[in-house]
Amino acid sequence: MENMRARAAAKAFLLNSQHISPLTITFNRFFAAIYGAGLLALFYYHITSLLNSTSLGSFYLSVSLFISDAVLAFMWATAQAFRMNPLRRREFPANLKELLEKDSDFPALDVFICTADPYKEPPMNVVNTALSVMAYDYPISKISVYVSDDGGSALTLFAFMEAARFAAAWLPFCRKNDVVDRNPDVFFTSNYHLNSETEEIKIMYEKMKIEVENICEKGMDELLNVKEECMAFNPWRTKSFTPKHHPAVIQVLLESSKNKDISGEALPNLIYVSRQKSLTSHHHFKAGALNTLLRVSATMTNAPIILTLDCDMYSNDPHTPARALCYFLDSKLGNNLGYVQFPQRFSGVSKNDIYGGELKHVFMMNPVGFNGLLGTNYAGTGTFFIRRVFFGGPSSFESFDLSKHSPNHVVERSIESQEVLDLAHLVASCDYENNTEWGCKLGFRYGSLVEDFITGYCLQSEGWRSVFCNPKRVAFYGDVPINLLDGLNQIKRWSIGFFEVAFSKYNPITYGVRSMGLLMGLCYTHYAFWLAWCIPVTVYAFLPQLALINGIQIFPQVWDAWFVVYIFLFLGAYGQDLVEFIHAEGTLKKWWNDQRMWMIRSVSSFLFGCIEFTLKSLGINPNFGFNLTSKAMNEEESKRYKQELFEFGVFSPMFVPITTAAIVNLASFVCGLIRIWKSGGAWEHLFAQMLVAGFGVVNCWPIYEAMALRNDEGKLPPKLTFFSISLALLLSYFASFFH
Ligand SMILES: O=c1ccn([C@@H]2O[C@H](COP(=O)(O)OP(=O)(O)O[C@H]3O[C@H](CO)[C@@H](O)[C@H](O)[C@H]3O)[C@@H](O)[C@H]2O)c(=O)[nH]1
Ligand SMILES: [Mn+2]
Repeated sequence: MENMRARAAAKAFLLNSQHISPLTITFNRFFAAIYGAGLLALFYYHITSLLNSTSLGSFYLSVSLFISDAVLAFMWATAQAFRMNPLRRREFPANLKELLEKDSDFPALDVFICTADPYKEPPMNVVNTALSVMAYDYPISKISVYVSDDGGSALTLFAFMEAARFAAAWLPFCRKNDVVDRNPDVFFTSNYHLNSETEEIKIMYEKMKIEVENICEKGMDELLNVKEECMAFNPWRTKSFTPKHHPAVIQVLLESSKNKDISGEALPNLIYVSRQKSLTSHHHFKAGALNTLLRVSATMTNAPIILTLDCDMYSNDPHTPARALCYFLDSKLGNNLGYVQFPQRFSGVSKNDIYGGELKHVFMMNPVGFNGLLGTNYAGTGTFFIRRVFFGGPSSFESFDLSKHSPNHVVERSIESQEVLDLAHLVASCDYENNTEWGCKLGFRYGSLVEDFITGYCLQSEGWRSVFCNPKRVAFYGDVPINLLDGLNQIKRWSIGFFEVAFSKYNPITYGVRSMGLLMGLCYTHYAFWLAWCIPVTVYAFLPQLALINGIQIFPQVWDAWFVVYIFLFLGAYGQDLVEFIHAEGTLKKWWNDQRMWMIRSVSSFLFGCIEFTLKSLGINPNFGFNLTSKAMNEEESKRYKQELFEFGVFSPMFVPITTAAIVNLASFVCGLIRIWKSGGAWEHLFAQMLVAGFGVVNCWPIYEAMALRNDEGKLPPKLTFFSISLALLLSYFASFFH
């Protein structure tokens, strides 16, 4: 690749460009200065009220408000790092043609697809993801797709055996007809041109789909019966084989040099890998799976470029690898460019995205901020890596155990030869990593539930740079959780993972700032302390309201100058966020839902994340794990999701703070009205609290609906409503002691 870079430099091919908006940057910095001054004023106010508190009750109140605002200010300050230097990039894949003239000029590409459970991640979806990348517009014999099956399921293997056969027809079909949607499922549900050829291939696809889904429904025993003569399933025939305890299973399903498609052209390599599992060793979840793939692929193809994908993230644009090459082959970005990150975008999001599943801040807005610094974080999927990044910093190569895995090693043997397969099995075994640097200096990093976050962070600390690539045509689409609890659990897992990094030796405030500079350090700090948001949001969800119920004034009254400071800080933060959100292809309604979900997550995901993290640190309940997000669809649930109804349905502790807050806010708003009415219209001193409670009530509308107005399966279980009402009563009873 280095010689390609030199050639690109010599001929001055324009492969990409950078765009900054001086106006935005100036505004952001200016606004940050004013807002910062507002915060200073607020803390002056807090300190004076602390010093002037007359009773223990008012002291506690002031301390709580002070701490909450301090956390909000901290999160605000760290978030400013994203606003100092936003940068957008564009790439020009058309110019690659002049640089890469022959197929052999293209670097090889190894694609890693992870799946972990055939029931939560239906094999047919995984197959569609794989087909969408196998059909990339790229020299086919340069592509190898490795599927990691942590579910150790013969059902997934079976689905891929079928997919390998279907690929022989699908790939030439896409090429010949210049199909853009190369995920077959998406293609056949789109408005495609109907003719005899499309009819024929659709029948093939449907046949495969029915067969795979049938077998998945009937289960493993049926599969082993039906495929009695098939050797590939032999490992599953031993009694001791379970998803959590089994030998490594590696099957080459397609070998490029041997298998041809129906038009006689080569097919990509397709390899199924289920690493060895044992009940006694730690597997490090997805990071462990990816490291296995790094090694297995090194024994087979050892491509210099690697694409990591989650099983639900299909490719939506066959030219995506070319876009990544526009950066990797750029001599200016040079040898330090470690990875190119595409945004996670989602298909099947409800019209106004009720659960804020698009996570625009995480996947669209913040990466632009990172982009103007040293590059964006690694988001786990939709990422093209240079293989070399997994073996030490740009100028500190970690030489290691087997020279056969070195990123420079050239594989000469057939991937199906016994020698290669033996080595592949060896490196996929449980014990292989014992006493090695895998997971700390080599490969994807261990030690956090968000392996993507810690890996990208460590790579950047070592000196690798990255690029955020966000083309007009969306490059990858994934699934969003369509169920509230799934969504909350996912964010809880992430926030715990981030916090693990905050409490490790890699704390971004110390280690991060030292190795990458202040702004990069602050960006990573912002994520690392994500769950700190539970403090201010929980306080603001209950405290002003409980005070209001008891007639205690806690904010300045309307005509007070300090009230203006409060209003400025509130509207300033919300207004700026709204503008940025809309700018990131958002709408007003989506933004509204997004801010609501931020509050909901704070009192559930982050709060429980905090509790679980503490319990774990104390040694109680130490084994929280990677709770897989379900991608399987329940028809009734999907219907309600499309109608944008909040899905409760079950009694989960996660829902308790949300519903209790909803009740307290409504009750306090009503109490406030009564108080004002009783006092003959004296509203000024309680106005700010009425505003907070009113804002809470408006935000909680879907919760009241789920409590009282709905009758479907997704409504709030009455038990939960009663529980929350009792809790709310208890809270206001305790609050009355502070009077
Ligand atoms: O033990 C495991 C657990 C998970 N996975 C795979 O990891 C991926 C992500 O899992 P998912 O349940 O979809 O988690 P999400 O929260 O949706 O994923 C986000 O967050 C993860 C970190 O928590 C990142 O790895 C992902 O790339 C990112 O999309 C899926 O393909 C799984 O099959 C494994 O391979 N082995
Ligand atoms: Mn996912």
